[in-house]
Amino acid sequence: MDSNDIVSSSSSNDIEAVHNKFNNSSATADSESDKKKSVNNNHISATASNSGNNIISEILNNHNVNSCKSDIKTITDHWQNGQQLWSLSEDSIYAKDSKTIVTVGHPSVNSVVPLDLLRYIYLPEHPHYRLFDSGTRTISYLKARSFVPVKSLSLCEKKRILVTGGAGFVGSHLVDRLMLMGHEVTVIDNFFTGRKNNLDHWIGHPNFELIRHDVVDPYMIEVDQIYHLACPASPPHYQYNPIKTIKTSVMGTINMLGLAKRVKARFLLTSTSEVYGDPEEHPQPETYWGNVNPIGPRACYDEGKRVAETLTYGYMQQDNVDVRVARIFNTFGPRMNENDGRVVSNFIMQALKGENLTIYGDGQQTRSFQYIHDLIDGLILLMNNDYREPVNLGNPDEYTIFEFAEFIKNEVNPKCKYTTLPATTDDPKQRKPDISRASEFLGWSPRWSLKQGINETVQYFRQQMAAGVI
Ligand SMILES: O=C(O)[C@H]1O[C@H](OP(=O)(O)OP(=O)(O)OC[C@H]2O[C@@H](n3ccc(=O)[nH]c3=O)[C@H](O)[C@@H]2O)[C@H](O)[C@@H](O)[C@@H]1O
Repeated sequence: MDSNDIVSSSSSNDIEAVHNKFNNSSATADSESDKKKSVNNNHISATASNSGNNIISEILNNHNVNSCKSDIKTITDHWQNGQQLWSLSEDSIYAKDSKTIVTVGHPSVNSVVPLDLLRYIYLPEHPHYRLFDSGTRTISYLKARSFVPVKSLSLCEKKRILVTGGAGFVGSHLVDRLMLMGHEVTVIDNFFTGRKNNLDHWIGHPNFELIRHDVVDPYMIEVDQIYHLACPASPPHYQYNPIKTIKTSVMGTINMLGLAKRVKARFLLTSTSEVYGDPEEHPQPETYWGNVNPIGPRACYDEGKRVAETLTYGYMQQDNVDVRVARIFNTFGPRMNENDGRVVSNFIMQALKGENLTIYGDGQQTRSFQYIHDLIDGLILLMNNDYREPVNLGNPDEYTIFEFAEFIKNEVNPKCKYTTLPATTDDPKQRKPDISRASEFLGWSPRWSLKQGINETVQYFRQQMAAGVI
């Protein structure tokens, strides 16, 4: 069934009528939008090469179902013809100095995509044509959607890519980027912490497949690359069922390495800064062996990932599997679970609800927070680079948890107060990545400031609250 079938069906007309009743500006919106659209189209032909970011933004903001196909065709034509719809000047890209970020990705691995296109996916004005009725607590799926444009690659450029844990926070952003780059992406996820909603904008796309599967059991598929992310990552989640966490890391990684060996795929393990435990060396270079309590409450995750790394290099040495290992430091952004338990989502949700921010311990422990797009840039660069040793991916800007609480309070809700709770067992006292390797071998360094990333994340949580999703 294609989108036309769905749009013309009587039941979707009924739903549309319900939608129009709820959204009394619908008719005007269409004609207004048509007007704006014709203005936009003129604007495109006049200024496509230098103000494309605004154009995409206007198109997507004024986007409705009727104008969708022609709008998307316009963007696609420009993209495929190699015309820039956005500026690629150094000035507008490098943005930790508070300049505007227009694109994410790196030209060296063809991963550059306009930020507005990604924003359209994760910060939609009308979330994917879902209509939430707070009175009856029902959701109507109004119409089949068109898909945002993806790159058109030749058969030899197009890769078949498996992403395990692709419905999770990090996984779904990786999938967005790989899809926009034009690859064929298969996701396997057991939906323990991942959510279908994170990927519903790709369901039905010819380049995309979503499969419910637990990596603890073997899986067979012909692919060129495997990004192995599957594992709960927030302390409350991974400690909820520690044996399952270890099985996921150990058996899941064996299964995926076995698959990589059989089909000769390149394999990337997403490891973690937690392999350094409560570090005695600061900042942490990849050569540091770590300080992990093997029987503490965090061990199921820390030791699980350490074994996963050992397995990865075992398969490389013994079976010649082509491997990459990323050690990911604290990452945040849209699509974190609101009840994830990690400090970023906890503080933002508490501030939005006007609750006290919960500080565990004395708040003097430090973390270095990285925005999701920087991490995705790094993962794709690493996968497509020849470097095989572990690589830290994190933002070296370090904050005490108390400083971070102050920051969230100032940004989100200055009326917030704090509640101090006992420190968690074995909580690392300090954490900051040494990113010399990533910089030297991948040409990677983070571009997003904490402020820019937090602004987008807050916007996401606000939208989710307004849409009744959380
Ligand atoms: O965010 C991540 O990427 C990392 O999150 C966790 O590592 P952790 O640093 O303990 O992350 P959080 O749970 O966000 O805690 C950070 C600090 O904030 C504190 N915290 C947390 C939550 C809260 O409400 N209040 C609070 O003070 C914690 O005690 C800890 O000191 C995971 O174990 C890592 O695998 C993962 O890479």
